[in-house]
Amino acid sequence: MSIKFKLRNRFSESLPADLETAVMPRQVHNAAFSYVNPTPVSQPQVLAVSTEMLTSLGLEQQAWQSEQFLEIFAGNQLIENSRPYAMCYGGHQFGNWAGQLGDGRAINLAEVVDAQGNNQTLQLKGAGLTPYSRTADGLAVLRSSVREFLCSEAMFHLGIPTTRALSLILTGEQVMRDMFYDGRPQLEPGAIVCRVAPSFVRFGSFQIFASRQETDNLKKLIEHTIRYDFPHLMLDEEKLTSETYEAFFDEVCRRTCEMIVHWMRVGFVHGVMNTDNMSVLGLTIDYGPYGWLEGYDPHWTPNTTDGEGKRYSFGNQPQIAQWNLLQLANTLYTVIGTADKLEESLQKFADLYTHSSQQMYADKLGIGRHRGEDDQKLIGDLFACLASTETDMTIFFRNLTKFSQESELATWYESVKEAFYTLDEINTQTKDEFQSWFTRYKARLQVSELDSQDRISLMNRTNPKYILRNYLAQIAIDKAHEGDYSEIEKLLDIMRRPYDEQPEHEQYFAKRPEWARTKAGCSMLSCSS
Ligand SMILES: Nc1ncnc2c1ncn2[C@@H]1O[C@H](COP(=O)(O)OP(=O)(O)OP(=O)(O)O)[C@@H](O)[C@H]1O
Ligand SMILES: [Mg+2]
Repeated sequence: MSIKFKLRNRFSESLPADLETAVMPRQVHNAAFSYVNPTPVSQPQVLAVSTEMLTSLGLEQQAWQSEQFLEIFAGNQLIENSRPYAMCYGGHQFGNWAGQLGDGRAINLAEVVDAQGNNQTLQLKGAGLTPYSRTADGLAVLRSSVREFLCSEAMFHLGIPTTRALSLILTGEQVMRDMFYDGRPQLEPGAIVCRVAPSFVRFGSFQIFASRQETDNLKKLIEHTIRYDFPHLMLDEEKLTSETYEAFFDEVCRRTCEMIVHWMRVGFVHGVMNTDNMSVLGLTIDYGPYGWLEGYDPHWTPNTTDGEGKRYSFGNQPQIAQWNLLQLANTLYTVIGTADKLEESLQKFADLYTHSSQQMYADKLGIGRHRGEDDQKLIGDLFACLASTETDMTIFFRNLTKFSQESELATWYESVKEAFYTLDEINTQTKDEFQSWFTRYKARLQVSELDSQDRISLMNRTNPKYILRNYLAQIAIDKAHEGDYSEIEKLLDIMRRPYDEQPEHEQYFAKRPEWARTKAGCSMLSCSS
């Protein structure tokens, strides 16, 4: 059995390559990417693979057990006839233009044709130095790689657009990290995730060209992206017009909006929504200091680097996405020359977000079609209640099906009480507000067009039972540090069916335990990874 792919190097063949080949960190002008090979590692070991990704890439289920798989996805051996490369991009970090960033530790192994005939790029994250590594080492550690691997697949199974993960490999190397930037660096095990996506082009990939007035390159990248990733927008095979560019931006806005509505639905906080971490395909990309809401709090961010400003907190995500889209619009404006349509698309983003999120919340409540202002208030008031006492968002919504239009009002507490972190507080201060909310909810359910069965089924498709809770990932990481990788496999398996009841895994449907409230890696994450 050998690992063979059909290669189709669209990106590297149609865009300009860096003429210099030195790996040394530097500014790379007039190029969309630099050829660079992964750095070999000493003692690689496969810790986990996504069997779905094996299938979708046309590999056999046992393929991961081969020496060749290990060597390729650890970066020790190249895929036959391939020429790996790192991509050049820039970005706005925390609202400020940061200049050239680029794949400082990601290396695209190859563009391949998958089992369905679609293009996929295979990319190693943590595979060594590239010309974009700046002052860093090009590596990734086990803890961050476990988080990236598991969350990519968990998001996919939740039905959320995302880059995927094929494999998680321990490199055998030790990597120095100052996890909390407190001057106490430690050696940690190194690891590499193989990510997969139709394209890894980011908003920042366009921005870098505009910032350098490399207009021809900017046009080439836009046209490449439209031709291969948005082919339905190509009306004329040969010539792309400003209208096509505008339609392209409009679609990026729409896809980004869709992604954010999903994040808000499941309580996902990306944590570092810089424009270099925004995929032009509207995929969730860069699983760094992300987190999952436990106690519902729109101001929460897991990213300690963002602790003060809370720019990337849960509730800010829609508005930050729009700000990022504005930066992309500014870039496209340099080749379109008029702003009207771009502005229109940005406004449409806001309208679409309002409209789609309203219906998404209505689905979470199982009330049927969103009926305007009254429903708006019902939803808003519920979130005010949830925020008034520490309430686990996932458990609350999942258990809300236990309360129906036929329920006695007083039973509301029994239905959802498992979601409350502090029962005393809810008894004394907040119960009345919840009770009056449930009175209105019951009345609303009575006039819904959904019958009980449809309602429950809709709610269970909208409100996941199992999410990759921060502390669950951390337990898997702690075990992995002791050489036990079984919990990674277990979580991967549970997260395959996040909307299903899995009675044997009921303990994974549980509030964050007290020990995890302040533990590093659970509620607080840095960008050190
Ligand atoms: N250990 C590292 N070595 C080299 N470059 C790094 C390292 N960590 C981050 N970078 C670079 O710093 C910039 C910002 O990092 P960020 O945390 O957004 O990305 P990342 O986690 O490395 O990767 P990605 O966005 O590809 O998932 C990127 O250019 C990234 O490649
Ligand atoms: Mg990044």
